[in-house]
Amino acid sequence: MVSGNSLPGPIAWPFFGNILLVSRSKNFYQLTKSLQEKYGNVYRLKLGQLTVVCISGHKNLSRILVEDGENSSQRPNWMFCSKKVFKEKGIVWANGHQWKELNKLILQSQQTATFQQNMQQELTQEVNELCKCFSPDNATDPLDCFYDSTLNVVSIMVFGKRFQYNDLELNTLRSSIKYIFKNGQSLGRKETFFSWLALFTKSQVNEVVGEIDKLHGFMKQKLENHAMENNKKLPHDLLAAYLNLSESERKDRALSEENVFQAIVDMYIAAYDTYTATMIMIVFYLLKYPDVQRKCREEIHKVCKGKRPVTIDDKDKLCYVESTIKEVLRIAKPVVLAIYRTIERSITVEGYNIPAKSIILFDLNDPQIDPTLWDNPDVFDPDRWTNPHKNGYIPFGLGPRRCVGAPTIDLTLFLMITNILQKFELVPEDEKNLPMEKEWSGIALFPKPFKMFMKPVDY
Ligand code: HEM
Repeated sequence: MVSGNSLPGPIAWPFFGNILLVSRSKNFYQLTKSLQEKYGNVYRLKLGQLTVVCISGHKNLSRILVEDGENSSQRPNWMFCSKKVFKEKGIVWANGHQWKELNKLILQSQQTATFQQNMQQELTQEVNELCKCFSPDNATDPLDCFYDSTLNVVSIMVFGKRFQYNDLELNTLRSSIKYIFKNGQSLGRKETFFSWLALFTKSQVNEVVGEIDKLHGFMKQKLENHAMENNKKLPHDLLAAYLNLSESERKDRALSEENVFQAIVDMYIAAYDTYTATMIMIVFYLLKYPDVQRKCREEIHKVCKGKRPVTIDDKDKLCYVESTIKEVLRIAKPVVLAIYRTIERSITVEGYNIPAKSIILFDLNDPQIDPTLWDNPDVFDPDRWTNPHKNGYIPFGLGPRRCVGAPTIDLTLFLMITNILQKFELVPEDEKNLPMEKEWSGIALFPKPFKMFMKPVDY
């Protein structure tokens, strides 16, 4: 058996390790793919003081993330941002009891019928407002509007309401989340790799912490407003579900206000690029494949007769739209890497020993394009979903630490895309300029910038 120290990987230079290799590559995910080709499904990257183990392969992922899920569901919460920026609060960097309780609360809050009804009602409004950002005559870059829309999707989940795009509260939220997103990510901060740098960057870090504190104040206000309005019988968002907990449940430190507020900040951060990239990617494929777009719209018009908005009850009837969304999530891989994980006990993968406490990066995309699991995996083909696929489709991750927003995202993507397509034809500004190459944002893959028109359709 080969031990963790002797994992294969690119030559690591003294002091820097592979930092230069990583910082020179424009697309980190592409780099991990080329390293996988060279070194196999298990290799290491040395990033300054940090060693990251990269693992790919459907069988490896199933075994480690599902069969050994308890062991591999930990986050390395000693990393710089977890300790100094997020101060071990919230869900993303939590482990053990704190993670379990927050995960349960967030998942349960999405399971009520009132949550779904409210989501549907607010999203109908959201789609109407989003479509006003576009015009039939002037081509618009969808990116900024879609980022705002993502903030609203999370706002509906946590506060039960969307914001108007010019609302001052949305402005606060937008600027703080953007700032934290840019300056509070482990991979983006050099202190993650060279801890001594923290001696020189204290004031920058304090600014990020200040933005987080500002958001906690915002959440506190929202919670107080909710406590006055809350109808206990019909909780339709996360804050209402929190208020509905018994007093003894809320005395548990895992569910302290600070932890819940930070979990909400985590949800905004976790959704910011992932949800926006997914929406943009679906729109991009609908522009690239106008026949698919047309077939989706025909199905919607057939089921809803073009008159009433598409609702949750139509989900089972709009199979082609559902298949199209799934196929984009499979092939276009907006979110390809899991958030850093660690393991409590050492594991053996393909003959290599990975010691306990290693920092591990799992490649979630590999199984989605694995030729042993999919026929012609590189072909965009919504029709492949007429036969259900169980294995290999993991856009939200795998095992206990799977995306906690997944149950709702499925629904929101469906409601947003169908209600847009029902009323508008999406037309690219330049159909010849829709390249398939993707851009790496640091978290997700986006299509290259494009502009589009939305032309009203008559039923
Ligand atoms: C289509 C959009 C999205 C995709 C593709 C996506 C995907 C993912 C993935 C792959 C992970 C990492 C899981 C792991 O470590 O294995 C994750 C984690 C997470 N996602 Fe999402 N996500 C999306 C949207 C959202 C939204 C809208 C929310 C807001 C509720 C959200 C909240 C989270 C949180 C809080 C985590 C961390 C969970 C934990 O540590 O237990 N995500 N997501």
